[in-house]
Amino acid sequence: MEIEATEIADVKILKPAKFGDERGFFSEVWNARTLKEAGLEIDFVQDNHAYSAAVGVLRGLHYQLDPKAQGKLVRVVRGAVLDVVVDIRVGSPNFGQSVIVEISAENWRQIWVPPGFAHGYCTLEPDTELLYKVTEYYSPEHDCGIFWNDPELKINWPVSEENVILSEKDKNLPLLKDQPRLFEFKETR
Ligand SMILES: Cc1cn([C@H]2C[C@H](O)[C@@H](COP(=O)(O)OP(=O)(O)O[C@H]3O[C@@H](C)C(=O)[C@@H](O)[C@H]3O)O2)c(=O)[nH]c1=O
Repeated sequence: MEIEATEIADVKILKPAKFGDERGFFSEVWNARTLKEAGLEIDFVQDNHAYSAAVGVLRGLHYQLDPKAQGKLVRVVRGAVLDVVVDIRVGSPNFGQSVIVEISAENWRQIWVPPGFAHGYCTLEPDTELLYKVTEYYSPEHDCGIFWNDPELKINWPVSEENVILSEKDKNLPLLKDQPRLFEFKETR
């Protein structure tokens, strides 16, 4: 498992080893001990699987508020996405900044989205499937989101307002500046 730093210290890119042979491949996609040794001691409680049929499906930017904030370990098993993680910890030196990374079945990267960050992605291929582990249960009362194309975030999405495919919920999300509550930056988070 390779673990790479990103522009924001708490966000990590993970690349599990993949052993190919004539039958196909084998890969340890999550190993608690390896991650603990890398400083990521994480307890997951739920596994999610999301399928998007078309190119240009954009989900996000989502987060759950405390005390139900979620860390997410995201990977792609079919297709490809542009994955976006936004620091929404008030007081963080990176507040409002994003880590943007392509993750795909081909590159076998994973992204660690810590609690305190909003997460979204846009599909780059049809029939894309994401699997992700989360550290807190789904809680609709704590579920929040930021409008994907908020100009303050300056995210260079691979789609425009004309061709993006959004859920009804995601079409109407407020901007970052209009979020009623966010997170507080703590050095140890
Ligand atoms: C996220 C979630 C949704 N649901 C249900 C609610 C709803 O009826 C249906 C679809 O939910 P959504 O439209 O919120 O799904 P989606 O837009 O895919 O939401 C996801 O987006 C990405 C970017 C994330 O980071 C995730 O944490 C999650 O917020 O699934 C659950 O039962 N459990 C869950 O954990």
